[in-house]
Amino acid sequence: MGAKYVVVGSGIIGLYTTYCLIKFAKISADQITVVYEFSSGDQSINYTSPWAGGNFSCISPNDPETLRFDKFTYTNLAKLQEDLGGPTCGLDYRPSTEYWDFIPNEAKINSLKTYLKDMQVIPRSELPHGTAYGIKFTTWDFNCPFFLSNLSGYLKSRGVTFQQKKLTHISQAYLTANTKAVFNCSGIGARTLGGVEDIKVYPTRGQVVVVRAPHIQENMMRWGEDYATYIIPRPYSNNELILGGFLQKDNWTGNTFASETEDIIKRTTALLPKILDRPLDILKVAAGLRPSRHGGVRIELEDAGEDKVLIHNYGASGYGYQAGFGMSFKAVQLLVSYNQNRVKSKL
Ligand SMILES: Cc1cc2nc3c(=O)[nH]c(=O)nc-3n(C[C@H](O)[C@H](O)[C@H](O)COP(=O)(O)OP(=O)(O)OC[C@H]3O[C@@H](n4cnc5c(N)ncnc54)[C@H](O)[C@@H]3O)c2cc1C
Repeated sequence: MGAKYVVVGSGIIGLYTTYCLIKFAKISADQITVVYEFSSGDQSINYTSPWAGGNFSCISPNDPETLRFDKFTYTNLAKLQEDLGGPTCGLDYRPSTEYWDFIPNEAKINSLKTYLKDMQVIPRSELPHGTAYGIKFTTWDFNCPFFLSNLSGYLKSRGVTFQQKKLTHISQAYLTANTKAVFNCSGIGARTLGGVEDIKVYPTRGQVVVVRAPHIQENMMRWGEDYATYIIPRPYSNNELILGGFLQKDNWTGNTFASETEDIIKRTTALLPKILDRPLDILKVAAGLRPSRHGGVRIELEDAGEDKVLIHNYGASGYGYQAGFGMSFKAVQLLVSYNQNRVKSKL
């Protein structure tokens, strides 16, 4: 079994990290083991990735590093899509419109202008009542559960080992004496996993309503000061449309609430009335915990002694799909630089 490189976590961050190890660091897939409590096909409130909408939007923070993670992800997803066999892997382009009740951060808009396909600022006269700014562009949409299944299937087909095992301490991830690097992609689990126990990690709970709506093939988002309303079509999903949502800090419940479902339907159908051109066909209501972190994501290398390293990559909050590829590229670069410096210091 290949355990020279161990990735803890089989959510989108663990899978992006594994892909980056193979693609960019040129690590042989048979030297990598992904260790996880939950993976594609499993459902738990402690496993966030299947519950995401998910798309690329303006939800992420505006600091320069996150802007770079977003840009890297947006511009590199086409290669990943190709490796997974094209759009039917559950990742495809769709049109998107985003509105704000306030003027959004200028650095963010300027950054988006450098790479988003078909980006247009909506003239003020065309903005819906109560909004102050709007853009249109072509975005990436993920059919999250299906995409996770296809990405993990691709990694397995390349020779990556997947091992189901709940860790109580990060030291257990050094599976053999030969394990050189562990990537900690444990999401919300980073708060309780022994040896990590990061108290800066907290949940931002969301609830979504999944409806069948073949007539809606576009995204629409509205950002308020204290709310977010969004509509996300899931590509190659038998016409699932995600209606959301909520951003509830420090709320740990996986329960769902009828009052929140009602509120989501009210807000999303006001934003895009044509949802109601067909009777509302509700398939499911679900809740998920975004793995947020005070101070932002943690992408950091720790020396674990005896030529071993621990590289953290977690805290992606509500933007793991849209920024996580860039985050994972950085995490893998930390390993590449560490190895290069070690070689130099031995010369
Ligand atoms: C309602 C909702 C909507 C969202 N919409 C979007 C969107 O549109 N776009 C977007 O980019 N993002 C979206 N997100 C955010 C996105 O889902 C997260 O950022 C992402 O899933 C985080 O991935 P992760 O791999 O860090 O965590 P997870 O998916 O939770 O994976 C963590 C992994 O670590 C493993 N693990 C943890 N602890 C242990 C342990 N002790 N032992 C072994 N294994 C362990 C788990 O089993 C799991 O495999 C949304 C989230 C929610 C809830």
